[in-house]
Amino acid sequence: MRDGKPLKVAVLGCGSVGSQVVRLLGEQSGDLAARVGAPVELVGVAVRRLDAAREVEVPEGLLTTDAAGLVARADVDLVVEVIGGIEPARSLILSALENGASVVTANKALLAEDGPTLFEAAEKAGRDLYYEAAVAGAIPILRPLRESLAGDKVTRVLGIVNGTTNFILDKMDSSGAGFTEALEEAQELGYAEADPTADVEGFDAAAKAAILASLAFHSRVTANDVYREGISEVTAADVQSAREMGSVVKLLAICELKDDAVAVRVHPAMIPRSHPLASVREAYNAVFVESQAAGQLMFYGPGAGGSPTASAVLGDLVTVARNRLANTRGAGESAYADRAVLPMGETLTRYHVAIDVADKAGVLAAVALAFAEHGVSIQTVRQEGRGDEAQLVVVSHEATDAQLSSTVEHLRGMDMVREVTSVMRVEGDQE
Ligand SMILES: NC(=O)c1ccc[n+]([C@@H]2O[C@H](COP(=O)([O-])OP(=O)(O)OC[C@H]3O[C@@H](n4cnc5c(N)ncnc54)[C@H](O)[C@@H]3O)[C@@H](O)[C@H]2O)c1
Ligand SMILES: N[C@@H](CCO)C(=O)O
Ligand code: NA
Repeated sequence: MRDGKPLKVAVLGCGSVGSQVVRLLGEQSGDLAARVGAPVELVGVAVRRLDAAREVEVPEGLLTTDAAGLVARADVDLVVEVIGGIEPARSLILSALENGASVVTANKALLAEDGPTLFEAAEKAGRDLYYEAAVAGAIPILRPLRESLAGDKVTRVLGIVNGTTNFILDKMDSSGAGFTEALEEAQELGYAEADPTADVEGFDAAAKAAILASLAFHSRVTANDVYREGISEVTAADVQSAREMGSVVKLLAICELKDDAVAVRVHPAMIPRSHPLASVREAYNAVFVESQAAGQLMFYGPGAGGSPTASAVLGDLVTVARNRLANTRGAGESAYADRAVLPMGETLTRYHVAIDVADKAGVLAAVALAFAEHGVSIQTVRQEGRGDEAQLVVVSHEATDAQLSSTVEHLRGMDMVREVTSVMRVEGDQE
């Protein structure tokens, strides 16, 4: 013990998450001290502007615009980084570690782009770097992967890890709204940012997928290794087509172990309504983990929002603070397996393809032949309508993504095919 000496905390950024971290540090100070074994004292909050409106009242004299000066203070034991983005967040975290502080961050963008630099700095400094809030907000998922499942072999992680896009797709499913209309509603409710690109185009989910895959498979996976498609091209017709199959469209993050390699991808996919992930509504997140000994596990809860995310930050803060008091640190990066990353073209998946065809004799055979020529076997074919309205809906068996996408190109070039109206991957047990 430190004879009741407080552990000193600096918080960088006082936005949605930072303000809630500051609030909880104040409101829970008695319980936090008891759980940690020493008082946890907030000694500084770095902000961009001193006079900005804030969701929390910061105690007199703690606000500063000098984040670099705050992390370099010799008396700071713990630094919480909730600024976001690459710089100055990276330099501030590196400086905090070099100056002897342990770090808690919620910054998935930085971890997915340059995690190894941070892990190596933490290792060199002999300090902790914890980041539970970076993936699926309040849901405990990183610690279960890093600690609870450390004795098992994780083979697959399948998740809905972006609240904004789940809200949009859920709206499109429940009300028949188009993408633009659903996005506007998400923005009005404050789920989507004014610039929703990172959410809608799948960058946020891809960063989280990289972090999940690194922990699950003990190998370095960065955002660049993740195949990514967002939801801006998902149409009301895709969602309707999924409904007709008893499925729902979700933006999935899929991390798989294939022999010794890993495959990591983020894209919209149709999943059966009976799949546990299909019932994840609104802005909620869920992560489904499959491992050799444990079998299937599911983690569910609020994946975003200031207060839920602050819960995960505070959980890390307590652990890191306890480690400081005990003069120890938690497990560092585990990347010993050093696995190759499989290109998307070699990844096995299934496609749902809706084709607008001329209702002529031989169409079905010609379409079936196109699939066969690319080595893709068909699971089901459905014809809807007649004459000018005729649509063929084909669901394939598993094939490589390269085989499936060349089948679609082939279909697009056929005389009998007027238009390929919907192409979407299919996940879940439908075979
Ligand atoms: N909001 C969520 O639901 C959520 C969930 C999980 C993770 N996160 C992550 O948490 C982090 C923070 O997110 P947020 O939603 O609170 O963002 P935010 O934009 O609300 O807050 C960030 C704050 O940092 C401040 N800031 C920017 N540069 C600064 C600097 N140089 N010095 C001091 N302050 C500076 C900004 O003024 C802003 O107030 C991000 O990494 C984000 O990805 C957020
Ligand atoms: N923008 C993210 C916040 C949580 O990381 C989401 O919608 O899930
Ligand atoms: Na989490």
